[in-house]
Amino acid sequence: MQSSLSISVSPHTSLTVQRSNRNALEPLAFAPPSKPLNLRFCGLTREALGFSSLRRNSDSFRFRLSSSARVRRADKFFVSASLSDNGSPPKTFDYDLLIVGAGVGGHGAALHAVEKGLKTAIVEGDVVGGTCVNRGCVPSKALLAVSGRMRELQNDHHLRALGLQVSAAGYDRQGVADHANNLASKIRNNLTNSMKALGVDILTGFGTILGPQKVKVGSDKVVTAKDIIIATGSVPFVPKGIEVDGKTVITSDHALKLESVPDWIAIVGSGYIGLEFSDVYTALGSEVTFIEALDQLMPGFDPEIGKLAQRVLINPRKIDYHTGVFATKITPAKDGKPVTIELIDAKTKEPKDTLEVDAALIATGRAPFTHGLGLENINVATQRGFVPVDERMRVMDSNGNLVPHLYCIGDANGKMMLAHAASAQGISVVEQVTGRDHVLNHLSIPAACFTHPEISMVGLTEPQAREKAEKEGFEISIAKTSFKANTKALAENEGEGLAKLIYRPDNGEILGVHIFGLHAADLIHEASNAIALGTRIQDIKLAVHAHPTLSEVLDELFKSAKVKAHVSGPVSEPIAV
Ligand SMILES: Cc1cc2nc3c(=O)[nH]c(=O)nc-3n(C[C@H](O)[C@H](O)[C@H](O)COP(=O)(O)OP(=O)(O)OC[C@H]3O[C@@H](n4cnc5c(N)ncnc54)[C@H](O)[C@@H]3O)c2cc1C
Ligand SMILES: NC(=O)c1ccc[n+]([C@@H]2O[C@H](COP(=O)([O-])OP(=O)(O)OC[C@H]3O[C@@H](n4cnc5c(N)ncnc54)[C@H](O)[C@@H]3O)[C@@H](O)[C@H]2O)c1
Repeated sequence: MQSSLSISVSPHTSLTVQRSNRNALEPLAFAPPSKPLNLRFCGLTREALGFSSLRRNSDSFRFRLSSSARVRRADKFFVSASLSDNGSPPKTFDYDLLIVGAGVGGHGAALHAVEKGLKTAIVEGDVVGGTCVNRGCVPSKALLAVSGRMRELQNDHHLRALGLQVSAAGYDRQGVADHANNLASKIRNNLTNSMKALGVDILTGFGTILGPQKVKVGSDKVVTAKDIIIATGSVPFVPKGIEVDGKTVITSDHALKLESVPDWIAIVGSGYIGLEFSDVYTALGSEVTFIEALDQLMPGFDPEIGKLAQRVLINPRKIDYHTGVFATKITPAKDGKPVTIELIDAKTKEPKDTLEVDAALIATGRAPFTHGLGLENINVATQRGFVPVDERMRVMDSNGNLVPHLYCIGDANGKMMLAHAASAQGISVVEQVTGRDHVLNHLSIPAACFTHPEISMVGLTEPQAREKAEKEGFEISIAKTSFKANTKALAENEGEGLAKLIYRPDNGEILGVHIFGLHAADLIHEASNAIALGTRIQDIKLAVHAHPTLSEVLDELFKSAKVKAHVSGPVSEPIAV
């Protein structure tokens, strides 16, 4: 229904829509206040126009205008209103918990919900497993497993040191691609079967939130649930001006299929995806050119670890780079012409260079996938596409109020775009809806980059720790150990590596741990568990590690820290054996 209504705007503060004709918008607009209305102004939602705080009385609506509101005194709007039962919360529910999105976040939440006795359903609009299983962690680690072996087999110096002789190593591109694809299928089946076996209902179709505790699945099925978790994940972010053709200008979605191994590939962005793919491509014979907007490669890592990573993972390989530049325009290869990349200086915005390469991989981050989710039906406005949540993953509406019974986990909330973070957030939400308050400590969540060797980290980087220490008035200390002093690493002829601990010398609190070296991704968990459990260095340094293992790198690290406090944890009674 559409009607022109008179509008008065008191500049910068409020806007009133006055009913000029008693029939206008009847019976929709002046329904009882318990019936929520969907109002649109010339087709736009009030959130999009910057109107908030709807107040209704019998003849008018009143909105508060935010500072960004796009409205002037003389503006005329066609106002349409719709009213449905969608807005009122149902009294009984089909499920205790409904999860929208069956990626790793949704899967983790579903399994924990069933364990807690909740009747659970999960909605998936594409394939179970989401990004991680189908287009992320899983196939990329399959490719990295190949690149690790290729590197080793091609490293004559390393092999000779071990007394090995291997004739020339080669690979079959399709065979490598099949390995990645087969692994993704296998894990996808495992995930699906684990949910089916536990009694999670898998509902196939795109999920749209219709109103409180109510979701439409596909075109017509409506499902109600006491609690709802949004777990809709993310998609590759491609900056404006970059044309992706899926063949010569690609994102990770395409690269993981390994349809070709270009002779020369530019990788735009030197974060996780860029770095991992540089490891794969160079092992398979490509030359790589990094294009990074910030002043250094791998800007997200602790700077000292970043420098070491550059010395080992970049400089000796067939990789060159341009830092401090944006790729503003990328045109795919066509009619025998190569891919062209226009670079501008990131600070001055002046044109800097034009590159011609065989292919370009765009690895400039990920964008939340929240489009079409129906958030406007519950008065939630996304922030750059991300769903706003508090520290308990509870969704907040446009007025900053919590939306009852609605949570968002994983890449869609943008807190930490990692598979295990999504899953941990899901478990945390289930704990809350089953009556146990739980706040996930994101500083205890580890991250790893699966290059050869690997990089891993948990907690703060050194600059972040220094900033916090200055603000809060405490001191920090740094301890380091080298893989060169570790027997197992030397036995493997893999002594290149460093572990770094950032801590408080006054009380032994672990602020951050960063590792570069063989199996760094596995080694980080002793540190992340210690942070999660609040274990202090003076306690953990008494723990015993098997010899000879790589885990002794961390043992040495904790032992080398100089903490002023004495043993602070409970000491268990020795067991008589
Ligand atoms: C190349 C690459 C490598 C990666 N490697 C790692 C790694 O090694 N380790 C790591 O921790 N992380 C890694 N990540 C990141 C990781 O994949 C993500 O953090 C993780 O997948 C996020 O999980 P999620 O459940 O939030 O979302 P997703 O996995 O994206 O799942 C969301 C699901 O929701 C579905 N969906 C979306 N909207 C709707 C809707 N309205 N209705 C129904 N269904 C919907 C989608 O189809 C999808 O299946 C990698 C990412 C990439 C791209
Ligand atoms: N091993 C893992 O855990 C793993 C692996 C892959 C991806 N991921 C996740 O996937 C997400 C996406 O990864 P990613 O590597 O795409 O993002 P990222 O945020 O890690 O890195 C993106 C990089 O691109 C640069 N950049 C952005 N726009 C640019 C432009 N126009 N020109 C040049 N440089 C530009 C940024 O400065 C940044 O260094 C990450 O958040 C990560 O958590 C994790």
